[in-house]
Amino acid sequence: MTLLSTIKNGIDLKKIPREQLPALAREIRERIIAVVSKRGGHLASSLGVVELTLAIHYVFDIPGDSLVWDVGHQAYAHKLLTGRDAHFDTLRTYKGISGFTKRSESPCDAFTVGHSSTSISAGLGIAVGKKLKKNRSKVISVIGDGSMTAGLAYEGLNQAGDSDSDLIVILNDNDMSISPNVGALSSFLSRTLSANYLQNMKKDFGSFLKKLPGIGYDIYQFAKKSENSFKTFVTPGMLFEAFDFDYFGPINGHRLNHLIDIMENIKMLEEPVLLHVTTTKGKGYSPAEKNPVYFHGVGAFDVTTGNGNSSGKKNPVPTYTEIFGKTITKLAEKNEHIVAVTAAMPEGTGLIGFSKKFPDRFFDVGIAEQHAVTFAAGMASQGMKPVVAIYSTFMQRAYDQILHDVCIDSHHVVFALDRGGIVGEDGPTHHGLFDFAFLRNIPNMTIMAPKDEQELAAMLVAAIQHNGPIAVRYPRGKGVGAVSPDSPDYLLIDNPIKIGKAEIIHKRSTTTRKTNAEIVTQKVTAPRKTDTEIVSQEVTSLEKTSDNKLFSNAAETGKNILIIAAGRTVQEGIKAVEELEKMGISPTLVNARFIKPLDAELILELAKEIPLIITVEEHVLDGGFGSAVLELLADNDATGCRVKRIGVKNRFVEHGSQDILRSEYEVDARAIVRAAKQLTEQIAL
Ligand SMILES: Cc1ncc(C[n+]2csc(CCOP(=O)(O)OP(=O)(O)O)c2C)c(N)n1
Ligand SMILES: CC(=O)[C@@H](O)[C@H](O)COP(=O)(O)O
Ligand SMILES: [Mg+2]
Repeated sequence: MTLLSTIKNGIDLKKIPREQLPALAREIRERIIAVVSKRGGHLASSLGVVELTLAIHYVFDIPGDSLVWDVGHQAYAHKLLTGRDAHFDTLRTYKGISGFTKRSESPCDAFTVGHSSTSISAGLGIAVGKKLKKNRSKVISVIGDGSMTAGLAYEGLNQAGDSDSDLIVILNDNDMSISPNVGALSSFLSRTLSANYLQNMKKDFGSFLKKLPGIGYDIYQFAKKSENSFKTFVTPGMLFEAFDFDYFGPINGHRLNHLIDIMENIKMLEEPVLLHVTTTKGKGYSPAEKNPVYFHGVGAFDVTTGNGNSSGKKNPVPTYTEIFGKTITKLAEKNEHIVAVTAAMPEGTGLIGFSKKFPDRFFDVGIAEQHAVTFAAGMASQGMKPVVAIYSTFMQRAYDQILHDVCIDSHHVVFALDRGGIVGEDGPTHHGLFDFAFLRNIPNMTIMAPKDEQELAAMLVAAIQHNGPIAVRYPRGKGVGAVSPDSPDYLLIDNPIKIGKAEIIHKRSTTTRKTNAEIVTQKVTAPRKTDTEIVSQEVTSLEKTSDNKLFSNAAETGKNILIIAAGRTVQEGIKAVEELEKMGISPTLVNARFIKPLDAELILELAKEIPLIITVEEHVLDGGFGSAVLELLADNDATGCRVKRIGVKNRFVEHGSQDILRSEYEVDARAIVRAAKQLTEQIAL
């Protein structure tokens, strides 16, 4: 029997003598490594906070006291200590344990998170809510040093420090974001105040003070006398004390006894407190300690070697991300105005190669998406061609900056929206399912979505040639094998994408027209809509005169379907075409290419000929690509059409594998086939 198996909650944990906690920490690490090596997940961050998590649950009474994790990707130990050990093997699987904290999963998850830097604001809100309800329980927000590079964190600190809220903020400082942390704050936080550094600082500071007329000498005397306050004065505490927090630290975040003792003391205070702990990302698993970047978000791996299961195999099909990175780097070789901006995700966005080749034209701004966009607009105003590579979901943060700082003046900024559509295991906080909607309503914006990785390269060429705001949205994961990044010509775009132009991928087989005299008798059985009785209906359609043309066309077009797909769903369309033709249905498949501006001319022309239309997108239906097509048809009085939209019905998509989710949320080829059958059966009635 393991110690962990005896723990269902904090009460069970508190029964364990302190001296056994290191053993429990070992068990927790083993459990996390075992499950993540199979399921994948955020290993390094979770391993780094095992002792911190134990100390928090040992000292505080969770869920009575509220614990808010920032991002929530480091909360695996928290989940194991709060009754989820038995199900932990389902981590990040469909209908299994989420990879982030989630209120609906446990009362111990005080806040649903996934996007960074929300924990202080949420924690403050919880603290104020408790206070107003005379609830004196504690609130603890745990935030990483990377998450402290987002402005939102300071908005929370600013209000918290000014309120007498009973909020404890624990800064988990491992000097790492996903990659090594960036920005002035990072160097400030991680500055090691060596003795001689302090000595010199004191000397310089002292001589500076003495020169100040009048007051300077007194401060010097004061500073000289209180050595401690001098140290505190120049340590990171200075930053947080400026926000009126009581600052404690930095202390070693792996020394359990020390952590517990200091938390017991802090628990007695009733004002904003910041505890600064330093930890090692990946602690306790040497491959992760050595390479915390790789083990930040990792796929399945071999525990003994740390090698990913797919490592070593030459991956013939590149990811969209790899094609983006290679293409933009190649384009930048020929165009010195191209600059690249990432918000703390150089690896995830594929910009490492660019950063090595063009270090002066590469900018990692930290977890600061809003700043990234306005910073890019500033560069664009000077004639640079910024490419802002931010995951679709994180770009949601910068909506106003896109509208206000880029689009009003129509600055030429290229938005590379990676992880567009269903991303899979990261779940509802990470799917990129809203970007068509939040972008297409902005004047001057152009939105493209490639059918495959080769077209992504072509679209990037068009985006750089374009003049004005333009977004290319592409999915997480591998391409379809349309191109190998090693093939020299994958960038020689023989058919450059023309802005606003779609592409017919598959034309319906032209059936011989029925002669006018021909009588077509169809026996149709269709379930009545109102009651379950099956009604068989004999339909006699007669081609008599041109005024029956529509009807006879209807009979003929009853078998013709127009499928207009956006982005990777074109691949679903290609699969559906094959299926439909076996069923005697004649589909025409269009690759929309543009969400905005739509290829109005082509769509309207085809809609006249084929009034049964299916739009397809990996996006919520409200306000997405299908909505844009409906608006186009309505605005052009194409009222004779029947349209079915394939997309995510307006709800959040849970976590799970991409394939399972695409099927469960009906954005796959089978959904297209179902819609086509419905349309052709309806028309036959
Ligand atoms: C708004 C937002 N942008 C980007 C991310 C992607 N992201 C997830 S964790 C992370 C780094 C967080 O670093 P830190 O807070 O130091 O946590 P650690 O992993 O070091 O424990 C980033 C950039 C995110 N979750 N939310
Ligand atoms: C926790 C977080 O937000 C990131 O680590 C994110 O999970 C990365 O996603 P990808 O794995 O798609 O790069
Ligand atoms: Mg960190």
